[in-house]
Amino acid sequence: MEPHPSSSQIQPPRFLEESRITAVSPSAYYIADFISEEEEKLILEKLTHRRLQTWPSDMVRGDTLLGAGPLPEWLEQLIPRMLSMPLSEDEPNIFAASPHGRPNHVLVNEYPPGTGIMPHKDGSAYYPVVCTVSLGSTICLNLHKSKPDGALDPKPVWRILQEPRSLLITTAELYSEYLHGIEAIATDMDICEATIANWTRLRSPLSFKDGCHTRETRVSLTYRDVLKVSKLGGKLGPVFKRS
Ligand SMILES: O=C(O)CCC(=O)C(=O)O
Ligand SMILES: [Fe+2]
Repeated sequence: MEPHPSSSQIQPPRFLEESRITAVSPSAYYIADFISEEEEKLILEKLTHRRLQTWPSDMVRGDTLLGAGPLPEWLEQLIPRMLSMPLSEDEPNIFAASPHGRPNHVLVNEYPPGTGIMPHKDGSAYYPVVCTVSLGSTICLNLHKSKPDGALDPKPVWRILQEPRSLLITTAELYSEYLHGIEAIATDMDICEATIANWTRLRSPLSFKDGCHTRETRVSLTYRDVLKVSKLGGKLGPVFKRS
């Protein structure tokens, strides 16, 4: 057996429930080997170090997708896999109840060591299911609660470690009630069973046995369903922004 599954050996869980992060409520799922090393390499080759990209296009007025143009094949190919995992007997997949029945938008973010993203909520433009595929490096995602006065509680409620090639799915109140962020640091510290919510679902918990992880550049693909799609546009190519 190879240390990592090849593309033909990638097998998403039969039911998503098997991948639930039980320490996090209400609902988050973590699949360590969602894509193969081969697929990871191919996708990274398609991305030429633009920090932020949106596919198939940017949004207008902050919440509307211009035409539901097709996604490029290298992003599209992962969608059937995301939709192949029934949540339960009566819920065929995580996007079954979303307006378009599938993600229609992918945000690509690049995080060189030392960079992160401030704690935030994703807002009302999307259906509240977020599928994040991580490439290139492990990184720690922090989930925060707002304090009663609305201020951010800087101490995260949960920390989720995202290994390369993993899929993290967050849903429901995790989307609406909590903030998520990534610290702008080069080394994630204090990584252990007691502090990492998805510890038992990690591919390689042993690789973090000294409690720290020095980051390399991590790229994330965030798949979501944008609720509003305008009929205009659609023929536009991807829009690139400098961040
Ligand atoms: O890269 C990630 O895992 C998070 C990205 C994110 O939260 C966002 O773009 O809204
Ligand atoms: Fe976000």
